[in-house]
Amino acid sequence: MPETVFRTEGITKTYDTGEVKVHALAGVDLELFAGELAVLLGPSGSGKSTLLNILGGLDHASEGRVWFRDLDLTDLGDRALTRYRRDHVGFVFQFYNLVPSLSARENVQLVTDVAPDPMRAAEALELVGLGHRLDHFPAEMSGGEQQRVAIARAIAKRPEVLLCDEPTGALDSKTGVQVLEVLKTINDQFGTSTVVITHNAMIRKMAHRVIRFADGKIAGVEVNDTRLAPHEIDW
Ligand SMILES: Nc1ncnc2c1ncn2[C@@H]1O[C@H](COP(=O)(O)OP(=O)(O)OP(=O)(O)O)[C@@H](O)[C@H]1O
Repeated sequence: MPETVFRTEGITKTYDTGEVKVHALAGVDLELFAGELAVLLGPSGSGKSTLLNILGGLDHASEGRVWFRDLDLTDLGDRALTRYRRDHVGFVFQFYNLVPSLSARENVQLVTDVAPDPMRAAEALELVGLGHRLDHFPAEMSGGEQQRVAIARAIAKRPEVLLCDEPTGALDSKTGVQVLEVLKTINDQFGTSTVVITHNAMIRKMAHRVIRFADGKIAGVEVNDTRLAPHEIDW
């Protein structure tokens, strides 16, 4: 049996905006396994980002419980959640959130300077195919290159889990493939448990498992017996 990395039990999330209550998550029971690459697929507003933010310790569920391995995240306070994120979680977002005034290497060093057992910034950038761009600034790089710097920054601390929210959402298909290839390489090489949120149904083909979301609930889970590498996917 594979080890469980995340487990959720009956989590809900309700946003109370005053006039209306939005039920972003309506009871989610989910297990994610060590070393797997899971794709979270579903229409806009179905609750994918809300779930990812709760798994990553950026937010709390309204009800239900969430574990990262043996650590119960449910009632952790801000300091403990910050420590959890720092020690275990790498995030990749749709927009790369790089510091414009810092080079690629310096952006990655922001993380490696405070992590307990980081790789060198240059090593992380080589892993994402940017060993030749160490001293370039974000404005001198394409969207796909900037996203790869963001991935280097996320993995340089050797996190156990990598949570990616629409990592190719702002990219054309060619650069999107390069970014997905990098995520696959990291998952293969380091066994980093990886969750990728997407609207793009084709991306499901690279996953070990596909979790379909609809209306704040899991609508189905599929296991891919045969996976495709991103460059083999017909976009
Ligand atoms: N901070 C918030 N305040 C109020 N409502 C919110 C907030 N964040 C999310 N929502 C609502 O919760 C629901 C789920 O949003 P969520 O971002 O999780 O969906 P999603 O599946 O990730 O969508 P997308 O693919 O468009 O990012 C939506 O109806 C959204 O409008």
